[in-house]
Amino acid sequence: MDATVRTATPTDVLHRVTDGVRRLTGQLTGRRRARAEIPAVDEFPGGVRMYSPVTGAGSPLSPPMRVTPDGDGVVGRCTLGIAHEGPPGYGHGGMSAMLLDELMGWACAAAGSPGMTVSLQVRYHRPVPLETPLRVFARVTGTEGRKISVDGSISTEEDPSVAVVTAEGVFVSPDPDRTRALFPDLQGTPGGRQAHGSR
Ligand SMILES: CCCCC/C=C\C/C=C\C/C=C\C/C=C\CCCC(=O)SCCNC(=O)CCNC(=O)[C@H](O)C(C)(C)COP(=O)(O)OP(=O)(O)OC[C@H]1O[C@@H](n2cnc3c(N)ncnc32)[C@H](O)[C@@H]1OP(=O)(O)O
Repeated sequence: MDATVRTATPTDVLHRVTDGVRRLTGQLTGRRRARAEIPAVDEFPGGVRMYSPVTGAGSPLSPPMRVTPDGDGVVGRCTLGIAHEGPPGYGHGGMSAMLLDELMGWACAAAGSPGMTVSLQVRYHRPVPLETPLRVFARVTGTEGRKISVDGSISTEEDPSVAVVTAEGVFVSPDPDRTRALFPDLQGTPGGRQAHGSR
């Protein structure tokens, strides 16, 4: 991704490389995952998401953000590159929202209430620098029935006390019927998928 958005190589080289990439992706043969199929390597929800655009080590789109528990919340560490640029040299606001949305979802799962975002309010206090290690933080601040309130922030690793972006979100845990309808590949609840590769 970085090489693609950074290069100033001539057009004929771009065409040659494109042909090479098409040849390579043509080798990704065999069975292809269906739309709602949870990858066998995943732990859903709240664990490994191999092809997530935010945390997935297997996704070329992801920074990727690495998540660890931290006190009463979760911390995500990542570095954005120029593929994630908004204003020149700074992160795209949508990327910041995506990092926060994802980590705030992880905070819900870590607190035992996996949920989906129903509302996300983001405040951009300072631009997010690219190519700079970032520290994202999220924690559940309250629950009310199936509704979970979550706070989040982004700062640099160098200056963790200065939040450059903050967010407040509301997440909702779908009821069991809705969960089964939304995620037909989930086998048994609670506890998510019972065994990898059991399909
Ligand atoms: C092992 C167990 C497995 C369980 C799995 C369960 C969940 C897993 C879910 C996610 C985890 C997975 C991966 C995480 C991945 C990424 C993290 C990033 C997060 C996202 O990227 S996620 C995508 C974007 N997200 C959506 O795609 C949601 C679209 N949405 C819906 O699909 C429905 O919305 C749904 C099903 C969520 C709820 O539907 P529903 O019918 O069950 O709920 P209902 O409407 O009854 O609302 C209940 C209470 O929430 C209040 N409420 C509703 N909306 C509100 C709002 N905007 N602001 C404030 N409060 C609100 C109501 O007022 C009421 O509150 P009250 O009860 O007090 O009246």
